[in-house]
Formats: sequence, structure tokens, C-alpha cells
Amino acid sequence: MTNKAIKVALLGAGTVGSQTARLIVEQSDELERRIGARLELAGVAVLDPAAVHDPWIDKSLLTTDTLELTTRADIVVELIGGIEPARTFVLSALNHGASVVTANKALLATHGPELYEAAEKNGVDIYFEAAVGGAIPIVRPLRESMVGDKINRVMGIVNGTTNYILDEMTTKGLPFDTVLKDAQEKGFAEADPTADIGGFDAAAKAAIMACLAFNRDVRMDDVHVEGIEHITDSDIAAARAMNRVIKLLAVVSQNDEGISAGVYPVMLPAEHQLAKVSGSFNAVFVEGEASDDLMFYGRGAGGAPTASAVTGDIVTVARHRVLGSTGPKIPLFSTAPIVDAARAESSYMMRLNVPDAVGVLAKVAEVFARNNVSIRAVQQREETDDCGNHELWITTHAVADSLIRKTAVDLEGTMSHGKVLSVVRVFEDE
Ligand SMILES: NC(=O)C1=CN([C@@H]2O[C@H](COP(=O)(O)OP(=O)(O)OC[C@H]3O[C@@H](n4cnc5c(N)ncnc54)[C@H](O)[C@@H]3O)[C@@H](O)[C@H]2O)C=CC1
Ligand SMILES: N[C@@H](CC=O)C(=O)O
Ligand code: NA
Repeated sequence: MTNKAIKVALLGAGTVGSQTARLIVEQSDELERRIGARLELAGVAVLDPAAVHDPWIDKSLLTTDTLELTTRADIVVELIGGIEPARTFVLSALNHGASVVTANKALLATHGPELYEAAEKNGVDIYFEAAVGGAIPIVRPLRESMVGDKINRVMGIVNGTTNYILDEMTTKGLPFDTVLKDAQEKGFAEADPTADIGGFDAAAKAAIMACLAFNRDVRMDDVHVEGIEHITDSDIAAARAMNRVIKLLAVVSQNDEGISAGVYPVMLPAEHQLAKVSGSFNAVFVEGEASDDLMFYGRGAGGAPTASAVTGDIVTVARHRVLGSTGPKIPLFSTAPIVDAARAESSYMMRLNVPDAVGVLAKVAEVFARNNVSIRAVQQREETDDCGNHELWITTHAVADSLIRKTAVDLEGTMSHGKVLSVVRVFEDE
């Protein structure tokens, strides 16, 4: 006996929604065999039906009554993005007994625990593999495969847009704005790309990974965030001259002091595995106590890769419905304190523009000493600018973020003809 069809409501038919619809429609026979029941598209909600031209989407399924659609499906797939009205639609779906699949990291990093609870209360699933690392299986490994281990740290590149921008600037010398536009055209960027550039998209993913890795309610606001908006061509050239590459990293970790989560640009040694992650690819290292280091790598953004993860989740929750079961809950029982990631010490490189004059270096060194910041190396660049100034590159030993920032402020106050050009973390192997 064949199982009755499983009704799927698709909310959103943009970059990811369109490709998800394609995978469901084009692979319908194959998916039916994998699930044991047929997936039936019950409707596709969009803002503007006239703008949908995908040949695989039956026009009669299009609707603008999104809330109504959430009440008449077995699986609601939320691919709208943003907090509201997405949150209302997801809650409506869960409260009407539908399982939910979403790629919406912003929503999960802000209201995740409320949604997980609603899913549990209603005896349905909420799956979100696409919300972190696009096509890369990383949510499920953290949620299921590694649940028997103790995870100490998760670290990686989790934003395709910024990785694409930094990579194109580094390898092709292209300007920031040109590459950002390109990333938007390729469908990597968020509707508001400041979420990518400012590090907030990566921070949302960091919060989700921290929840899963440490069973602790960690939200977006708990994550220390620095984006790439201040990274210039000159920083990239300086990194290159030091055989390093600048990457935007998300790092979540747990130790005796508590849990910390941060997103910031880092100069990595060129030979580091994360330094080799190019374009819109993502890569995540998971350090488990028993497993040791694991690395997950693949396409972190883009329509088809993200739709692969979404469709994988649809198949999984559909299988659960056939079996009359649900997947594992998301238990957030830990009360470990959240520690500000900016308190963690790191090595830094500071670029300064200073006059080529007697005593300048001593004055600079004095400010570092006064702030108790230990200098590891100093490079004086030969080239001078139109004012006869040149660049000093100072690399420090490990120091707290607050101290290096204060040193920069003090230097600005001390140097009448010089200025601090940039301060970027330098990754040192532990
Ligand atoms: N683009 C990518 O590479 C990735 C995107 N995501 C996430 O996937 C989600 C969707 O992203 P994209 O497809 O890129 O966005 P998009 O902007 O291309 O598409 C959004 C779609 O939602 C529809 N929509 C907006 N408000 C609506 C409403 N009130 N009712 C019904 N439909 C509505 C729009 O008409 C459009 O079809 C977001 O949460 C995003 O963060 C996750 C991973 C990768
Ligand atoms: N804007 C995001 C899309 C995927 O999550 C990114 O660039 O990584
Ligand atoms: Na993923």
C-alpha cells in the first residue's frame, strides 16, 4: 500500500526557494522512492506572483496569502528570510501540526529556542541544515552525529559573501564594491548585504552552532561581532607581504570559564587549511574531545547548493511523517556562563602611518609598553607617501582586544603627524 502524499508548502521562491522547487519537481519520482510517499507541492507563497518565471513552478500554485498556506500543509518550507513575518509563519505552521524546514539563520539566532519548543509541544520537526554552511552537512553532525562527544571548539568560514569578496580582492585585486555587486548577482548575499559585510550573518550561524555544540541557549546578541567593512586593499597587501591571508572567521568555544562566540577578520598563515577556502565556499573545523579534529567543507551559499540542504531536510522530515515519528529535540539545558569573546587574547597586527623621523619608533614603542602590550615584531616599510610618511607594521604577542584598541586610541592621541591605519587579528597556532 502506498502512503498518502505529503503536502509541502513553499514560502518564498527566490534564490533558494526557486531551486528547492526545482529539486522537488524534477526529482519527484526518485524522492517518492526514498521517502515512501509522494511529495506534493501544495502552494508557493511569494510577494509578487508575476515575477515568478520558473518553468518548474506551476503558476496555479502561486499565492500571496502566506499565512493561509501555512495552515494546509504537512511540511512548511520557510525561505523568505528575516525575522517578521517569517517568525509568525513558522509558528503558525508548527501550531497547525506541520513540520518546518527553514534556511533562516537570522530567525533561528533570534527566536530559535521559542521555535524549537513550539515544534516539541506540537510533536513535529523543525530542521535547518541550510541555515549554517549552505550545502555542507554541519547542523546534522552537531545535532546528531557528535552528540556522544564533548565539543570544545567549532571554528570556520561560514559566510560565502565575505569569503568571496576577500578572495576576489586578494587574488584578483578587484575593488570591494565591484565584488560585492558580483556576490549579490550570484545570489550569495542576504537581501540586506550589511548582514554579510558586518559579520551579522556569520554571527547568527555562530549562535546556532554554539546552541547545538554546547546545548546552551546562545543568541545572536551573545556573539562578539566584527565585520570586514574596515578591511582595505592595503590590509590585504600587508597580509600578503607577511605570507598571510585575511578571512572572516566564526569561533565558538567552551572551557572552564564558560562559552564564548565571536566573529572577526583574522590574518591566517597562507598554508593554513582555512586560508585555502576560496570563493563562496565555507569550511568548518569541529574539535571534539574524543573525535579530535573534523573538517566540513563545501559550498556555503548560492541557490542550488542551499536547496540541496533544504531538500535533504524535506526528505528527512517527510520520512519521519511516514514513520509517525520526529527527529531528535534540541535540548538547551546548559547554564554555562557566556564569556565575552573579545576578552580572549590574540596576536594583532597594527598598521601605522608615521613620519620618517628620529624618535618616532621610540614614542610608538612607549605607548605599547604603557598599555602592557608586548611587541613581537616591527617592520618599517621603505615606501613613503606624498607627506614623506611611511608605514610601520607592528605585530604583538597575545593581548586582549580591549587593550589593543586602547593602545590604538592612545597612539592617535600621541602622534601629531601619524595615524593608526588598521588593527587586525593574527592567527597563531596554539
Ligand atoms: N541565498 C543564499 O545563498 C542562502 C540563503 N539562505 C537563507 O535562505 C532564505 C531565503 O534566501 P534567498 O532565497 O536568497 O532570498 P530571496 O530574497 O532571493 O527570496 C525571498 C523570497 O521570499 C518571498 N517573500 C518575501 N516576503 C514574503 C512574504 N511575506 N510572503 C511570501 N513570500 C515572501 C519573495 O517574494 C522571494 O520569493 C533566507 O533566510 C536566507 O538567509 C541560507 C543559505 C544560503
Ligand atoms: N549570505 C549568506 C548566504 C548563506 O548563508 C552567505 O553569504 O553565506
Ligand atoms: Na549546512
